[in-house]
Amino acid sequence: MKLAILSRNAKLYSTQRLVEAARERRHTVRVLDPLRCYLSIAPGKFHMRYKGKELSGIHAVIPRIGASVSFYGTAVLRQFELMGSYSPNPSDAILRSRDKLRCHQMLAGEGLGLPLTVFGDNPDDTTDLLGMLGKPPHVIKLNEGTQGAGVILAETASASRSVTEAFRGLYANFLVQEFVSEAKGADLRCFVVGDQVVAAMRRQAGEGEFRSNLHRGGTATAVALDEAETATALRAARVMGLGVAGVDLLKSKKGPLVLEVNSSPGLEGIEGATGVDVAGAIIDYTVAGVRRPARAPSRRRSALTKA
Ligand SMILES: Nc1ncnc2c1ncn2[C@@H]1O[C@H](COP(=O)(O)OP(=O)(O)OP(=O)(O)O)[C@@H](O)[C@H]1O
Ligand SMILES: [Mg+2]
Ligand SMILES: [Mg+2]
Repeated sequence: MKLAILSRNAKLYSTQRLVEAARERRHTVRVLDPLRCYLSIAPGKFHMRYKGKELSGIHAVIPRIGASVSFYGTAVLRQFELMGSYSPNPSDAILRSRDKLRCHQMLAGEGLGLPLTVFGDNPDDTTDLLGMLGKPPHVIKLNEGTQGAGVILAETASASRSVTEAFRGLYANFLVQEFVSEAKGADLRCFVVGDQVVAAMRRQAGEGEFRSNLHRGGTATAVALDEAETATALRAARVMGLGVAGVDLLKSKKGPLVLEVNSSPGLEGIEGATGVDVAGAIIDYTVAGVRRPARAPSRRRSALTKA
């Protein structure tokens, strides 16, 4: 089968592992920088070129689109979909999950647990808005932050108010949440591929830190999820429409709470902590998706030759 990995950097661990896993399974694979893909759109005719050459006949695309190139990257992925390529994570699902507020609204709409979250625009409403959350500590986070950057713990009401005002002054989109103290600085990264959690790790924040992200010095250990955690992770990925997802959960008195659903979860931390061949699972799931016509996102998929 002819596969492409949409990634800005072929040297990244995740990209390299996907290439390796595809080649082990005897597929043809290439890495395409989404920013070097350019396209033309005409009624019923979709073309894409890469460094001067036409791209065609790619059965599946595995998107690894960084947050900084969400707009262009998903436009390129959408073009691939229109040209008949399958993607385990459709462009629309990626865009939905990038927006934490929208993600929370969709998950809560399906009854999934999440930290109580508030969102508002006018400074005149700040006091009442924060009052809806209850007593601090509060967590204030940028709507489209990643790797824990832009996630702030405000321990007092005045800190909470002043951070809210500062973000607003910067015209940033952000949301404010109750701080889930029972999580004790740990979260669960559940790696979902299709209808399975193929690997899971517990990330513990370093000393003096509440964010458990590995990029913020957190440490990871393999963990066996309980039934409720597994079911929550699978449902969260399904609600967002993602075949491949990193679902972050916090353990709480109320059961597992979803923090976010990542559409390009990194492979290095999870493969390192668990020893699971996550890249292989993603390739197998993608190839199965191409072969399952009923599940393909695009009707034009049949235009491609069967592999
Ligand atoms: N409401 C909360 N209560 C307790 N801890 C929280 C809360 N929100 C976030 N955290 C901690 O901060 C970390 C980063 O938050 P979050 O996952 O929302 O941000 P992110 O920047 O999108 O990270 P990622 O790199 O996983 O995409 C979480 O993994 C968790 O450890
Ligand atoms: Mg995130
Ligand atoms: Mg996170």
